[in-house]
Amino acid sequence: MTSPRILVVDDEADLRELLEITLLKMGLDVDSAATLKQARAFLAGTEYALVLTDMRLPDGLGLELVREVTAAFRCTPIAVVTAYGSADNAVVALKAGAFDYVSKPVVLDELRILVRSALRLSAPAPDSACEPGAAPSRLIGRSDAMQSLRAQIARLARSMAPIAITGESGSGKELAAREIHAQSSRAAKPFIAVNCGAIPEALMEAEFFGYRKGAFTGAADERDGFFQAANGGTLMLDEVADLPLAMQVKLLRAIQERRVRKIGATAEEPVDVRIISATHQNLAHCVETGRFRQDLFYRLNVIELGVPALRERLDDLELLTTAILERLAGGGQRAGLGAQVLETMRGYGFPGNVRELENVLERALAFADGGMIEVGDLSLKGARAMPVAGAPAHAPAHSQAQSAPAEPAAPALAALPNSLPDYLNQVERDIIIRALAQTQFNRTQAAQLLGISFRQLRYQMQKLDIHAPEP
Ligand SMILES: Nc1ncnc2c1ncn2[C@@H]1O[C@H](COP(=O)(O)OP(=O)(O)OP(=O)(O)O)[C@@H](O)[C@H]1O
Repeated sequence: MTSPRILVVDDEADLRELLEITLLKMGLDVDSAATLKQARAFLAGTEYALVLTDMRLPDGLGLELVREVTAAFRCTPIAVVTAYGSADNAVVALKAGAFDYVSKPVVLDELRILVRSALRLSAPAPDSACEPGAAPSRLIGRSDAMQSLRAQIARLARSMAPIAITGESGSGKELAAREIHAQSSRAAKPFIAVNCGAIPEALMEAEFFGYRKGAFTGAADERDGFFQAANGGTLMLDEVADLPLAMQVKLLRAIQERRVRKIGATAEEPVDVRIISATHQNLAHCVETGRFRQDLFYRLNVIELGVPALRERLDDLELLTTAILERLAGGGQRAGLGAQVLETMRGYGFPGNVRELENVLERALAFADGGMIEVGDLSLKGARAMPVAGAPAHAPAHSQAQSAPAEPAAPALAALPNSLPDYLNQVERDIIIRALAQTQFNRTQAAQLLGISFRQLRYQMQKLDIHAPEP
């Protein structure tokens, strides 16, 4: 069996030799080139498992080679060797399609990690993972938007470049990140997702970088942080815009240096982690307003991946609905859909995207009679019936209070409710009580009046703590 062959491109004889010896010791075959011209000649005649190139060469930039290899030899990963401290070069190379980079002076352990990772990528996969879209995906949908997303994911899975995923809440950002990890050479290692907005600021450093025993009161044992836990794998920084500025500085350092120091430790430890960040906020705007560091933004945003909102891919609604109902049936008989259900859902904006669709269907299933979901079971009315802020139909608060005493006054534009869920519950509660009062607490008639099923009304009454008056 022949060993994988690596092409090393560097004009510095010493460094070239060091790289060659390291690779040969790893049991690999090596060709060496000192110029772009020589490298092109080698590439024309041989298939390589990895190309490793310096950025500055006598007859041009390593970046040119990155572009050429990425375009012409899709299955050959190419990595660059960047000068010490030139983080910008690394980002430019990653953007151009480089799989990864090592900084000078080359730390051999880091080089070995990079090479092993590249070899896993170039090993022939049964389904030819080099071809975009070839790998099976957990992202459901056949719309153009979804097909394009899957193709991008297949391509991005083949690199170490940090990815910033944008998209509305519930649209599938985390699922996309998991998919990138699952299709990458890191799939066998952990995928760790961290909600940056959910960690108290005082605990952040300990959570991200870990701590040594006795580092602070309560540190009874040594503990790893997210970086160590994700070593060899992928760390997803969800809601990254919520990171406090002080933590942004530390994170930037960890990402740039690929090293972290536990609280209480004297030495740093190397970490091999691919970073994927996600936010539903506009990060560029956060930079403009000073809430997010420009340098970290630049570092995280090497490649942007946009996940479309559900309303932008309504063609996928039926497939998604079927898959969700299948899952909810847990192997049993999947619930059916009434005639107008899909049409009604298509007309709804789904501001909460696929997560909201999951919730809507789960709730509808609880109300559905005989395993058949009807329009009345969907509970989409809240969104349809809610007055749009600023709409001309708004009556002044005082006249509304007079004409409909049971209904809470719509908050004036300046006075938004402190809690939207509480406010909506109150609106819903009052409307149900009015319907019940109008029908002398006949729940069947009240449900008809409100265009919902009997079971749905019963459920809402339980949830909102509405009881029939004592006889
Ligand atoms: N294309 C899809 N196919 C199947 N399920 C999906 C798809 N997109 C999203 N989902 C499901 O929708 C739910 C929400 O997805 P996910 O958590 O990835 O969204 P998110 O954008 O990360 O949300 P948030 O912004 O709130 O963190 C999950 O249960 C996920 O499995």
